[in-house]
Amino acid sequence: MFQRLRSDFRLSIITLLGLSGFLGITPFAVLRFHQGDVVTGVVDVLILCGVCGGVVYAWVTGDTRRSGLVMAIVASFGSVVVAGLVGDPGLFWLYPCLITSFFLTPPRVAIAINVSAVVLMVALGDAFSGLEQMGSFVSTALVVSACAFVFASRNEDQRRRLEHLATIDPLTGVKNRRAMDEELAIAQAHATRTGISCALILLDIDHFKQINDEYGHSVGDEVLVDLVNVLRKNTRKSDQLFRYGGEEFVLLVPAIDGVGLKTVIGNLQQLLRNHVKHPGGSITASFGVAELDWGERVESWLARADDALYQAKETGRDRAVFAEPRIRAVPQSA
Ligand SMILES: Nc1nc2c(ncn2[C@@H]2O[C@H](COP(=O)(O)OP(=O)(O)OP(=O)(O)O)[C@@H](O)[C@H]2O)c(=O)[nH]1
Repeated sequence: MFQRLRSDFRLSIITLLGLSGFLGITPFAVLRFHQGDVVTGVVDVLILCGVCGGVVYAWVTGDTRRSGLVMAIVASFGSVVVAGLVGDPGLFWLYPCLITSFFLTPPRVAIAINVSAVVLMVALGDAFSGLEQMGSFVSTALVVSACAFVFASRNEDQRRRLEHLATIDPLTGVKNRRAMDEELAIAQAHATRTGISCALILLDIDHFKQINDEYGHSVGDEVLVDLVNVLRKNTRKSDQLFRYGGEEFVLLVPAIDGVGLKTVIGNLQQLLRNHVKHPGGSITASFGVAELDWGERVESWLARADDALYQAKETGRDRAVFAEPRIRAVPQSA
């Protein structure tokens, strides 16, 4: 549980806000019933149900976007209804909701929810003691929302940039090894769920050091960029390419069998020869290929592809070696 909270930022925010909402609202719900204000008490209980339901939904399904949206809508519009019922003490509740919308939903959605809540509050009118109070409320609520929007948008932008820096190889623009680890885990989980396997093609340029030594590092860089362009143009959209290390790349190919893999590799060898050039000629590469076995862990899958690549290098390069399957445990339902 703590591991999930640590690794999923949105889930931890939803849990924290859900808990704060529960602790903040429950005493008032009890108070309303105690005072005989059943209607407001029921509204408080409905808000509590929406907030707690959102947290439970996020934990069970992992869908933090939908649960965040539901929680933001329930909290904001619930506060408007409460303010309409209890008058100006209820106005204060909308401010934390205006802020938390930005934690629970993307900035544009949050601003739409906030503006709608403020408009609804004004349209109902019951919460205000006079025009001046209404004007003050609208101004302050919009200022709070605007500040939170700027802050959340900057945050979102920085998060995207950091994610890009952390997952994209700056030279070639393909995903790096870190991103690959995540994608392989997703592919493995998908294969386990559906019974549809996938394959890893580990590709390593032959004698790349020689290219660097003879023509310079920048020529080596150009070769890597050309290789990636050729691979990107000539593989399916569903295939994913990663830079595994210096001159080593991984192609993750979903739903393919041995015959398909042989065709793919034959095409790639041809493409490298014809389209990835350096002053001394064209490049060749060695390939280690491994189909994911049923129930196999990612580490073992990668290790088999790595061993196959090693054999391809050892037995002369410019060739593909297919990894032996492990002892298969056939899926019961497939
Ligand atoms: N230009 C360039 N070279 C790189 C980059 N990353 C790694 N290298 C070089 O890639 C070379 C890899 O050399 P080796 O591991 O000996 O492999 P190789 O020469 O291709 O030999 P085999 O793989 O056995 O065929 C080294 O010279 C690294 O410096 C890079 O981003 N740009």
